[in-house]
Amino acid sequence: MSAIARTIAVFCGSRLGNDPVYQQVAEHAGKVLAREGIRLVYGGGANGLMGVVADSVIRAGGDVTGVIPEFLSEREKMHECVSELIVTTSMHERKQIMFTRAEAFWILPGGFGTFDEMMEILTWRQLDRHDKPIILVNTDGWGEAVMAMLKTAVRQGFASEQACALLQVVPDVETALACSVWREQGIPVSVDTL
Ligand SMILES: Nc1ncnc2c1ncn2[C@@H]1O[C@H](COP(=O)(O)O)[C@@H](O)[C@H]1O
Repeated sequence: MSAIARTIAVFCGSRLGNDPVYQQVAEHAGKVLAREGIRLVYGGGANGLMGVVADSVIRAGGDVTGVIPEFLSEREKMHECVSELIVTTSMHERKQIMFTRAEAFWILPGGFGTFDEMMEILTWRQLDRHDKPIILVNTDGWGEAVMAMLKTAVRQGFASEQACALLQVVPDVETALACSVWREQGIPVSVDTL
């Protein structure tokens, strides 16, 4: 059986970026999640686009789980107003909790940390560790630049076309929602194999 995911992880920047369009997309993503009754799982910070998405969900009356390593609580300003805050001992624990809880992943613009999170979840899917949707909301060409890198790897014989297609690039949040279809009987995954 398949349905729209009930919990979605959003990966995005711990900075705001230099164009208001990034904040607008993050704000809209939060509103859509709250409107649809979908729980947000994210990195637990109050800064940057991460904070914008979380604030937007909270303002619209939705549920938010923040997952943040203790060592980042100052640097990324741990969010105090989320419905659930999980403080982990490491980045790896944070990623595993976010991975386990989420039924789909949305990627919004961000920096190197966002690239890391996106590539890890994509490569776990490439290795058949899960079959959850991974959706990049293309904003101001951010998604095209990512796709150019992945397609270069395909063109140079380092990755398959099929692996490249595991990342869905969509123009807006509404399309991301429509693509966030979760199969209840997906690949059973033990985090011990990640
Ligand atoms: N190496 C990393 N692995 C996982 N997550 C990371 C890593 N480095 C940073 N992060 C987190 O990603 C988000 C977004 O970071 P940006 O660099 O602003 O895109 C943030 O919570 C980092 O802690």
